[in-house]
Amino acid sequence: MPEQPVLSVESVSKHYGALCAVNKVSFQLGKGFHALLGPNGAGKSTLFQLLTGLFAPDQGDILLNGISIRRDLPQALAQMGVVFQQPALDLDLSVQANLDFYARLHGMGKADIRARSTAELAQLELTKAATKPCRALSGGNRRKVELARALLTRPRLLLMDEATVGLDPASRAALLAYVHRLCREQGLSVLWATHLIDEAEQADQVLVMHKGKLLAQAKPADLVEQTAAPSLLDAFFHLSGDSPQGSFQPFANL
Ligand SMILES: Nc1ncnc2c1ncn2[C@@H]1O[C@H](COP(=O)(O)OP(=O)(O)OP(=O)(O)O)[C@@H](O)[C@H]1O
Repeated sequence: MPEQPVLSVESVSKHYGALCAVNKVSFQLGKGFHALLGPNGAGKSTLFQLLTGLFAPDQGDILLNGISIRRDLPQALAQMGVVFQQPALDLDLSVQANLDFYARLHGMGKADIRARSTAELAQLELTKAATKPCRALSGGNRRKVELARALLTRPRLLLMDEATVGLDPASRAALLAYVHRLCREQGLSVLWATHLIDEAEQADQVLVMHKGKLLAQAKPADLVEQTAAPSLLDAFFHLSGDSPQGSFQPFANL
């Protein structure tokens, strides 16, 4: 029997007034690293807001491990960890206090919180930072704390919305490598929104989003082959009909 998808998005739409920000988008994700690639305004953040239940879709449904967000939002969200585009730590609280607060919100007990946060902080080489206020951490380490927090509940699906924006190249590479490792070693399913082509090139699958529509979902190499393009960037331009002079300026290693 085929494995049930971790995430199933079924013809989901969302309008802001007359603007259709997400237009009848459907896809399924299994385990592995999936890059959601699209320029500014493609609808990536709006799609994340739908996946996380912040907005209800105008139409369609979203299932996490078969659980519909329309029928049972809390149970569906319990399968998910999220790192939003905007940093969301209390900078005056310590790293540990930020993790404790989140874990308590999710109903975790004291011993479980201690064990899980110790393990996640150690994996991310943040053990020594546990008692420091988040304000004292570098941007890269703050993002790692957000990742540790998202992983506390052992989610099956991890959503990361432009998580490397503002990070220096070394911090960006380290965060990306760590999330790839989680996919390989723990069978996690990751949806990683980005407008950076080099991040998409490393993904198991790329989902190409443009003007609210999902244009393709395939391995990076297959997208290149299917469009007979010389690179993934050219494959994107081929699929979207955009020109390289357009608004999408994805640069590698900036
Ligand atoms: N709250 C809102 N009210 C009205 N329009 C919105 C709102 N949020 C987003 N939009 C519009 O919806 C479209 C999709 O925006 P969205 O932020 O989802 O795209 P994105 O791919 O995440 O872009 P970015 O990379 O810039 O974050 C854009 O045209 C945007 O201006």
